[in-house]
Amino acid sequence: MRTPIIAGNWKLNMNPEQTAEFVKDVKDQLPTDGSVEAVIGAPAVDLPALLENAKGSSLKVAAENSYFEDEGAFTGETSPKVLAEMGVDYVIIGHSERREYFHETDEDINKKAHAIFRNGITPIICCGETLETREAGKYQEWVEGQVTAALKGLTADQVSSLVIAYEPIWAIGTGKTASSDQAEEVCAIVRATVAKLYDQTVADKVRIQYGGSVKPANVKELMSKDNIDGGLVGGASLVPESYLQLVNFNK
Ligand SMILES: O=C[C@H](O)COP(=O)(O)O
Repeated sequence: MRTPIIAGNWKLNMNPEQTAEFVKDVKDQLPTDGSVEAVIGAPAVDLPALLENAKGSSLKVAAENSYFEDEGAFTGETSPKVLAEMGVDYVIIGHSERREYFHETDEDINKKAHAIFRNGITPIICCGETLETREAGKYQEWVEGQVTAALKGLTADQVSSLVIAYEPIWAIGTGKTASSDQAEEVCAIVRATVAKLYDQTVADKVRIQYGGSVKPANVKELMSKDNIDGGLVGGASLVPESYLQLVNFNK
């Protein structure tokens, strides 16, 4: 009942020309039967090229970040209102790179989630623990805490429609994938947290992605797990062939 969602996260890679080329390469080979939702998250400067070239295809577009105010004196920020006007479908928030390098707090992420919904877009909210937290055996409560903070004040309908990405930081860009059992264990904790905060109906609707060295070789195994509804993919989403294999994992 939950439509799988595979989202690329290009991070600070690709320019508008490369973006246009990429979309031209993949647009006719994306799933069209509604069995998988294919998304690309791109830097803000690439979004016009992504949106323009994705027209007429099933590709959905994500921004990699947005601010929690719609407008005003906030030099360098990206307005969720303008993203909505442009036709962006999703905004990735709370990525571990934003938390670590740009000092984003749980409170910022929660404010961003509210701002994104206020503008009619859907957030993809990231969570995940460091290696240190995992080795200390504290990852369950860590992730539960991040999810609880990010969802504060959101309605049941909003939470039913959003996406949560579990990305263990030790598996990002390291080639070290969490085993499918490790990924499933934490995705199940995320779902149980939503059930505790809302109810089982909401928890059954929320889509949960795993992210961290997802690639064509491991996507099927990960996607076979009960609580994993998709992937948030960095490196392997930058090459058209591998992106296509990921979004067509069920073929
Ligand atoms: O958002 C995507 C993640 O940070 C994973 O990146 P990766 O697939 O390169 O490990």
